[in-house]
Amino acid sequence: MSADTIFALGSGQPPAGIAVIRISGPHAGPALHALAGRLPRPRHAAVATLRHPASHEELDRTLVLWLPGPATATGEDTAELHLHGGRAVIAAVEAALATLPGLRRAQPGEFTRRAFANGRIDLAEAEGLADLLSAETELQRRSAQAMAGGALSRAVNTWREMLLALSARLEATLDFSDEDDVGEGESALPPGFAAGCTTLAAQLHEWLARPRAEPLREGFRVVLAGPPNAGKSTLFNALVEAEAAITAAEPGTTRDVITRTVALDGVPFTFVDTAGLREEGAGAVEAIGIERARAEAVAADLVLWLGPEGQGPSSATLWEIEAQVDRADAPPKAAPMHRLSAQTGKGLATLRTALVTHARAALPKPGEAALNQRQHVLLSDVATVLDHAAREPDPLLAAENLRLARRALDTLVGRTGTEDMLDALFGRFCIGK
Ligand SMILES: Nc1nc2c(c(=O)[nH]1)N(C=O)[C@@H](CNc1ccc(C(=O)N[C@@H](CCC(=O)O)C(=O)O)cc1)CN2
Repeated sequence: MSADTIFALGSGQPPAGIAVIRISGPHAGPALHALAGRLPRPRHAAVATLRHPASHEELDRTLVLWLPGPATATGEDTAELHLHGGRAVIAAVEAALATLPGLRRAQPGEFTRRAFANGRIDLAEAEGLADLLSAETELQRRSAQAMAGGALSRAVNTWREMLLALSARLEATLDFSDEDDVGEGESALPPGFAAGCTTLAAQLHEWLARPRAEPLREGFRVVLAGPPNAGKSTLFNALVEAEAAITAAEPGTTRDVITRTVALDGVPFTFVDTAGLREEGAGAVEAIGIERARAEAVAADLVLWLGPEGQGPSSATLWEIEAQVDRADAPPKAAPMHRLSAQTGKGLATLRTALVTHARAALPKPGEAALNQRQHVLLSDVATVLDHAAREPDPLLAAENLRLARRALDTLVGRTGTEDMLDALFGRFCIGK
């Protein structure tokens, strides 16, 4: 338990209808008492007049909650002030809280970090929570909810128990191996040991084979490519502008690249337009378009190729698009996946539907927890050492493999780990979470 008591605005940017200030730590009760003049009945909403503890000036007349630990989100004593959401109200209450002994403003993610430190959530659940807070589409929300709700954590606990059982049986045979009763050509391993490792590894491989968290978090990446005047930007605008509700336009890190993240039918997409090619000479232009496309295709989940048929980059899934069917001078394609005119809208709805269907198949299913890079690396390590253990004739080496596997599982859920990694994760949260 931390000695400091922290407080922060947990609700959104003011001004707002209501602003929730959360206070967590051993001084949460005394702080609420100092402002409200009493401690309300635990876990029951109460109306109170909050006053400055020194001047007794009225700060707000509002709803408060007293939530004694450890059955709270952070595991600590918690108080909540549900204020009128004006900036000055919040500032006055925060200033009053800051005068109280043992209280200080929280750092980003500090409430969640305490929940983790107090064993209320594990690391995989905290990662799920971070994704839940940044979720902007239904698909993102449901997958993050599964992770935050412990889908991976429960699996890890099961695997950990299976590992411990395998280790225990192995250690038992090791204890007896002194007696030298293992005959020539006879395995020193307990019966069914290899099969046990293989069964466990199979469960890990099933998780490892699932679609990953990153394309879900960042949006299924669709790159529009082809030479200038092929209709890329018109198509890009048609695809992103119709669904501008959650767009976040970012100037690309690469020169001349525009990316925009949108949701189509609840599925997150990042569309990439390789726009703004500077035309230097007629012959070179096509080559530039193709070169740009090659570079972008490496990171793409799908390339929409608007250039000459069969000349698109080969490194990604690619759909041949004939994009300017309204124009008489546009070169036709013999066998395009889609024929459309972003200008007139012809063929656009069909393309959108096809994109959504295609991305859905490549992204985690609704409500399916997906592994992020860190989790994937660690689970791969576990699967690898288990594959080794299954083939290992020497019980001592097999036991060491199982220990390595257990250590990686512990790191996965944060039973062991480095401060750096925790700093990086909890730094992703906003203040007040
Ligand atoms: N006002 C408010 N809303 C909020 C939060 C909050 O802290 N305050 N949350 C902030 O995270 C989230 C809800 N998370 C929570 C997680 C656990 C417990 C909790 O007290 N759990 C106890 C008791 C459960 C019970 O009474 O049934 C437990 O699990 O033992 C509360 C909130 C979202 N909404």
